[in-house]
Amino acid sequence: MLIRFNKMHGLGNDFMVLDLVTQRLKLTPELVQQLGDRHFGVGFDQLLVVEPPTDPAMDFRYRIFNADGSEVEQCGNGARCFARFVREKRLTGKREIAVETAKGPIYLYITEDNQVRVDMGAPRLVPAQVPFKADIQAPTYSIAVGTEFYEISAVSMGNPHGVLVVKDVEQAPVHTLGPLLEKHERFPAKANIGFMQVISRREIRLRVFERGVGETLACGTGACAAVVAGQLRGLLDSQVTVHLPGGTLSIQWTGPGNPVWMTGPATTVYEGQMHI
Ligand SMILES: N[C@@H](CCC[C@H](N)C(=O)O)C(=O)O
Repeated sequence: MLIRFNKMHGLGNDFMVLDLVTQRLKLTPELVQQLGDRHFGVGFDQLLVVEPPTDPAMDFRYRIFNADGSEVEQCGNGARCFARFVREKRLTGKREIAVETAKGPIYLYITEDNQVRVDMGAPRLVPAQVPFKADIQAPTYSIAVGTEFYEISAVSMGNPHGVLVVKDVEQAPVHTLGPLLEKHERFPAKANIGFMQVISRREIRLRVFERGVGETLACGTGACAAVVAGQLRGLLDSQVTVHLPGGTLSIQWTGPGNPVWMTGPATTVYEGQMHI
């Protein structure tokens, strides 16, 4: 079967994007892994799938698979690429797009300068909703890894995040501590782990070890989670510039119960077709 796809990225977090509105394909974890292989497949951090909505009030359904084949709830950089993709493919002419995800609706807006602004919904902070094992909700939790203890914030942006504050993000133990915290028993669904350096109340640097992928050049939900965690700790204002290895996102959050807004670019690299 010949399948059309786009290769896209949001600040270097790269995606294969599939239109399953006008095409049909049965996805299995094995097929996703095969497509995601950077040597034998297309290669990506995540596979994004555009489907018809199940709720008539929504424009599309958005599904996300990590390169390891696991289906996940949310992807922020992917959401911006999703908006660009459905317009480029003429699946919609709208500049405001309502999208159904596994953890509720998100709303995408194409700005005048062709960036995408996304209402990512309100963060979930109750430990059981992250999910994170703790008796009561707190801005940080002490978590043990071997004989060391770390102060971590636990935030769900639809998907689970742990956020640590570090002095220097360049020197942060992303590749050693990241995988240990990703699979820590206190994160029963595993988690994406962010290492945040606070530069000022309005600017941070961030690296993220993503669940099911490893370190990526940028993580949109990770940027949202870091700004939420930084505000809960009293370190950040509501409008924050987030510098990631692949570029910069603008994140806004006005506090508990309110949605997190993310603004940034989305880029198409090429269009392709392959026999599957
Ligand atoms: N790159 C993403 C997050 C993708 C999903 C994540 N790895 C997970 O397992 O939750 C983003 O930009 O948000």
